[in-house]
Amino acid sequence: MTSALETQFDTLIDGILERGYGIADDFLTADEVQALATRLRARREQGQFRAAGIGNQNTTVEKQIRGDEIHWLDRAEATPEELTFLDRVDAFVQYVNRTCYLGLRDYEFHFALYPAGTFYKRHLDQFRTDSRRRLSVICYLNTDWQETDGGQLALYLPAEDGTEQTLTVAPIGGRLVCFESGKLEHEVLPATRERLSVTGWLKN
Ligand SMILES: O=C(O)CCC(=O)C(=O)O
Ligand SMILES: [Fe+2]
Repeated sequence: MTSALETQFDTLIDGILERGYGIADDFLTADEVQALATRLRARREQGQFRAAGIGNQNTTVEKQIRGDEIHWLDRAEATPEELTFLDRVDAFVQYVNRTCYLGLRDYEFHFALYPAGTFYKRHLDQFRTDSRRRLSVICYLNTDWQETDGGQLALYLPAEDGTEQTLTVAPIGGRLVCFESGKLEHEVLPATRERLSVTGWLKN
């Protein structure tokens, strides 16, 4: 029997195969969004966030390229709401491996907070020196997000005739976006309010 979760996983996988990206609008419930957003804020208040870097080791902080602050999740010290999220990711990884033979073996996730006005310029998530990132996964933790708040994820989709289409996706709480890390260039547009997410990579 197909569960609701598997239907959602199928939607994501079909989207990636057919269009290059998948979107699931209720990957998290409103309560789960609230709980994770509260955890994110608590960890930030405890001083656990760092300015995100660029490049392979994430060491170069370059605010003209990306202005978010991040905290890497660690199963060993995860809270129950973080574990619930990681377990769902785990189920997705297993489902992808059963259906798509991508051979995913590992994943890494971080909380991200973009202060108002910050952005992440157009980029690809795969590094030349590390091609183990296969799928990029972003799950938004914003309650009551309005179109006028900005902060969309812009996806640059190559068309068959060599042109490019830009699709913008609002960072609505509970929504999950997934795409192939080595293929799809994308960008985070500035928002007028704080923008929260949990972002990660499913890897070989
Ligand atoms: O938050 C988003 O919408 C995308 C984040 C992103 O591109 C990244 O962290 O590499
Ligand atoms: Fe990215």
